Amino acid sequence: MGERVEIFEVGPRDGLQNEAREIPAAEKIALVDCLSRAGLRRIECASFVSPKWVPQMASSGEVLAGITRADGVSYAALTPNMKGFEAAMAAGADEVAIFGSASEGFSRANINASIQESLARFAPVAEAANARGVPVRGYVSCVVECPYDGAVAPEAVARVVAALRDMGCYEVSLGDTIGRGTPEAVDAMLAAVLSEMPAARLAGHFHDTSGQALDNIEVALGRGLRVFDAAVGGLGGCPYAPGAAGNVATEAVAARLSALGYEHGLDMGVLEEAAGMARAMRG
Ligand SMILES: CC(C)(COP(=O)([O-])OP(=O)([O-])OC[C@H]1O[C@@H](n2cnc3c(N)ncnc32)[C@H](O)[C@@H]1OP(=O)([O-])[O-])[C@@H](O)C(=O)NCCC(=O)NCCSC(=O)C[C@@](C)(O)CC(=O)[O-]
Repeated sequence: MGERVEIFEVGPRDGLQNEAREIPAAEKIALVDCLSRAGLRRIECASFVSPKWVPQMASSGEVLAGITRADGVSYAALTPNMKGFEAAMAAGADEVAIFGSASEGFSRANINASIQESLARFAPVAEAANARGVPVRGYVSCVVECPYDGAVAPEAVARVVAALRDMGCYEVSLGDTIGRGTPEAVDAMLAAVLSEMPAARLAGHFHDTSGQALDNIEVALGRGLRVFDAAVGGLGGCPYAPGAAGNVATEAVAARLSALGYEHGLDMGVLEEAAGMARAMRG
């Protein structure tokens, strides 16, 4: 048996948040249920952000209420502030995520705060989650390049990772938000980040704008990372990251992991069914 690598499914959140068509909650619920059947163990399916900023995620509470919860699956939600955290708890999210940026330009465009201000907003969220025993995941966006500021220094990424670690994040996901990272740049970024957090607590989050996401995953595997975010059907794009294409497709990551001799534990037939649903949901 090969070594285990986990795919963290972000399709119902990162994948759908940017779709122009208002997707009915029932369609999202059916997709999440199919992903649960495919064997995914963590599925991000909600985002308690301002509905004025991201209208597509306004149905997050309805989605969490409507899914069929599979044993052992964690249904995750983004929570940028205490208002989002309280809403996520009321809706029954199993874990929450705070999401920062390594670049000032994206931080301002995405959450209307400087990096420092955003960390100050996240601190009470992490504290409240830790006090309630709710796992908190951290995201760092723009780990190699920012659509507003250009190239991002590896040390800037490492600083935000350290701050999220100190708040008690059990894992930090490193986002190549606009999918422009080359394997060389990703490797240099990881070298800096690994001085702050061990590979076992890091995840790779690659968008596939330049068709290099799978190569970047291989680089990260070489650095010891064993968790990768992906979106079924290659859904996605961030509303505040112009030019960003979809997340790397879950089924493509699973196929590459198998080819490399890793175990992912997913049912490829059911995953293909979910990918078909995801493609049909696209505008
Ligand atoms: C963070 C804020 C809220 C700050 O937005 P703000 O305007 O600075 O905040 P505010 O506190 O002044 O509130 C403004 C309004 O939003 C409301 N509000 C405030 N908070 C909430 C909340 N939690 N839920 C619902 N409503 C909320 C609040 O009540 C108020 O309503 P009004 O009085 O105008 O009617 C805003 O900028 C926002 O919602 N941004 C959305 C960011 C987002 O969702 N981006 C996409 C996800 S991140 C991503 O995709 C990247 C990632 C994670 O995948 C990794 C990668 O690929 O890099």
